Amino acid sequence: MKFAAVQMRSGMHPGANMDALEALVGEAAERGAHYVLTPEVTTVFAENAAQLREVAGPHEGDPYLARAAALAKTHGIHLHIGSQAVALADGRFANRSVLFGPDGSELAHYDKIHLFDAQISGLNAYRESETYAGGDTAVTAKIGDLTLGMAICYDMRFPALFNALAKAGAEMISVPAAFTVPTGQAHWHVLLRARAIETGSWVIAAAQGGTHENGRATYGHSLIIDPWGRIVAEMDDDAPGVILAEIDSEAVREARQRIPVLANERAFAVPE
Ligand SMILES: O=C(O)CNC(=O)[C@H](CS)NC(=O)CCC(=O)C(=O)O
Repeated sequence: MKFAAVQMRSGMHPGANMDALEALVGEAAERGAHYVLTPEVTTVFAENAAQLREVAGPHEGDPYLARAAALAKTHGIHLHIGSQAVALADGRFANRSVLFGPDGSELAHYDKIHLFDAQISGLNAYRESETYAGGDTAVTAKIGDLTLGMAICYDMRFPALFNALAKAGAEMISVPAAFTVPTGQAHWHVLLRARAIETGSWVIAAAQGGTHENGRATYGHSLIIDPWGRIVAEMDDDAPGVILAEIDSEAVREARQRIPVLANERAFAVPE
């Protein structure tokens, strides 16, 4: 099966982002994709919490998710919206990944567990937990015979989640992202390759890239990595576009047979 990641440069206005999404998903489908992953905050990359509140509503009845469902059906593909903010009852948002099947039905969703509260330099502080509530449940879903495990962006720094997904049967792990440029330059490839190697899983990472309408800059470099840690497809830089790769469970079996880390894992005591 052919899997695709689309790279986007989402702005603050959902209508324009959905138009860009439609064109990119159309291109991926034309090139034979059975599954398409989009980046974190595909539908709205907001300026701040106040602007987000104006455009992001609850999951139920959300018009952009409805448009994504229709797009999946039009092309007869699995369409995985890497993430979109959905309003929760307590006034916060979930940073939610939503998977649609080829008939337009919603198959699964995952709420980002690890929130990006980090000071990456003197001026550059992120407090995702001020606006978002973190999820508390790992999620897998079936894409044909393959099992997909879901992560979002900053989650990639937490190997325990990937280990748990692989042990729950995941053969491929989706990582939609809106990575910062300095942390992308320093960590993006090595973190994602490590997550593939240590779980013997495919990793598909769809990235936001470039300078966005909200003023943020993101790293781009969407990737598809095989279970041996080889990069099989990569976007050159930060421009919007599509990458594809043929993904199978045979490569997963082979990698896990050569290096059976999941089977060899042991429990151990730690000092108090
Ligand atoms: O807030 C939004 O609107 C969209 N969300 C994001 O951009 C998120 C949270 S700020 N970005 C990351 O998790 C980047 C992580 C990262 O760059 C790293 O781990 O180095």
